[in-house]
Amino acid sequence: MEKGVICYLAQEEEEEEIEYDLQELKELLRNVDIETVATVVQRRLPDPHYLLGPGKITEVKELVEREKIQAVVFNRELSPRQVQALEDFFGPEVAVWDRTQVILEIFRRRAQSREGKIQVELARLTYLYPRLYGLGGTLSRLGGGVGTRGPGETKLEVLRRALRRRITELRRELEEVRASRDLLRRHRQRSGIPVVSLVGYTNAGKSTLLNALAGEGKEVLAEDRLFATLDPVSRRVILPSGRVFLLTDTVGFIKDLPPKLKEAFKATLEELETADLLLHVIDLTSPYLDEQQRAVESLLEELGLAEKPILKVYNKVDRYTGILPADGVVISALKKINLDQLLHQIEARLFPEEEMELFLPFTSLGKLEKWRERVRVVAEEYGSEGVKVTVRGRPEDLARLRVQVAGQ
Ligand SMILES: Nc1nc2c(ncn2[C@@H]2O[C@H](COP(=O)(O)OP(=O)(O)OP(=O)(O)O)[C@@H](O)[C@H]2O)c(=O)[nH]1
Ligand SMILES: [Mg+2]
Repeated sequence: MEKGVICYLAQEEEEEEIEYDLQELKELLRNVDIETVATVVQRRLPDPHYLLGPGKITEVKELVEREKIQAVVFNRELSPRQVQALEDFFGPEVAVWDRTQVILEIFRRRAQSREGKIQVELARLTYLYPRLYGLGGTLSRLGGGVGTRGPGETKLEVLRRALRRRITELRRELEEVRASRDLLRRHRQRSGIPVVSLVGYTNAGKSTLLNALAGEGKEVLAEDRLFATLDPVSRRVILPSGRVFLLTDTVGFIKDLPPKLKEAFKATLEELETADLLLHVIDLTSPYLDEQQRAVESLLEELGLAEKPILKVYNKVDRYTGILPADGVVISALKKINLDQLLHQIEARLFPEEEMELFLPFTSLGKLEKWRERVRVVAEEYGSEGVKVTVRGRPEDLARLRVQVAGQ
C-alpha cells in the first residue's frame, strides 16, 4: 500500500456530505492500493492553479514531506493546467490524482472482456487527450503506450495525432463488439426467455446474489472491493415452478460518476434497456443507504429506465439489526436467506396472474379441489344449476383448468 492524502475542496456541501464523500474516496483509493493517512478539507472557491488555496496547498506539501506520502488525491476533476501546476509543485516523487483518474484506474484493473477493456481504454484516452500539455508524470503513470517522453511542440502534435487515431480505432472496435452483442441479444429475445438485471450501488452484493441464484459451478467474481464487476454477465436461473429467466449482473453504480465514464460504459448500461425487470440491490448495512439508493435511482432516470418494473432487494440482513424496510424483499445473498421469497416475487412479476370466470355445474364442483394449489378462487356466485367462479392463476394453468374441469 502506498500512502495518500485526500485534498477536499468544499463549497456548498454540508458536513455530512463531506464525510460521505471522504469515506467513499478512501474506499476507492483502497482499490488502487493507496491507504489514506490524512485528509485536508478546505471551503473556498476553486483556486485556478492548485484547486486548494496557496496557503493550504503549502501545508499539504509539508505534510507530504513529513509523512513520506506518495499520492495526493483531489476530490474534484483537475483541469490540465492544474495537473501540471500540482505536479510541478509536489515534484516527481509524488503522484497527483483526481477522483476520475482513480475510478479509471480501478476500471482498468478490473476490465476482463474485450468490450470492457476497449471501454476503459477509450475513457482513459479521452481523459488524457486534453491533458497532453507537456508530458508530465500523468502520461507515464496512466500507462501511455503512445510514446514515452519528450516535450516540444512537434512531438506533442505527433502524440496528439496518434491519440486521435487510436481513439477512432477503438470506437470502431467498440461498434463491432456491440454489434455482435446485439445479435446475441436478439437471439435471446427470440427465445422468449425473460431477462432480469441486477442494478445497485457498488459492493451491494449483486454478484454474490447472481451466484446464489444461479447455483454451483457458475460463479462470477465477487469480492469485497468496489467495482468487482465490469462486464455484464448472464446466468440462467430456474424458478420453483420450473420456468427459466436470465439474470444479468452489471457494474456497480457510483455517485457523481464522471461523465466520460458514463459515456464509456453506455454499452454495459444499454443492456438494461432490454430487461423485463430490474432488481435494485441495496446494502442494508451501509451507513449511506439513502444516498446510495438515490444515486442509483437518479442514474436510472438519466438512462430513461425509471419506468421499468423495479423490485427492491435489501441485502445483507444477516449483518443487520435495525428496522426492516416495508417495501421490497429482505435477503442475504451470502447466507442464502429468503431467496425463495425473492424468486417468488420475481416469478409474480415476470409471469403475472390472470383472472378467469368459469361456470361449473354442481356435479363438477369437486374437480376444482385438486387445483387449489395452482389457482385461487376469488369469487363464487351460486345459481340454480351451478356456480359461477372467478379464479386467479397463471395463464397456462387457467387454460388447462378450463379444459379439464369445465370442459369448456
Ligand atoms: N454479510 C454479508 N455480506 C455480503 C452479502 N452479500 C454480499 N456480501 C459481501 O459484500 C461484498 C460485495 O459483494 P459483491 O457481490 O461483489 O458486490 P457487487 O454489488 O457485485 O459489487 P460491484 O461488482 O463492485 O458493483 C463481498 O464481500 C460479499 O461477500 C450478504 O448477504 N451478507
Ligand atoms: Mg459485482
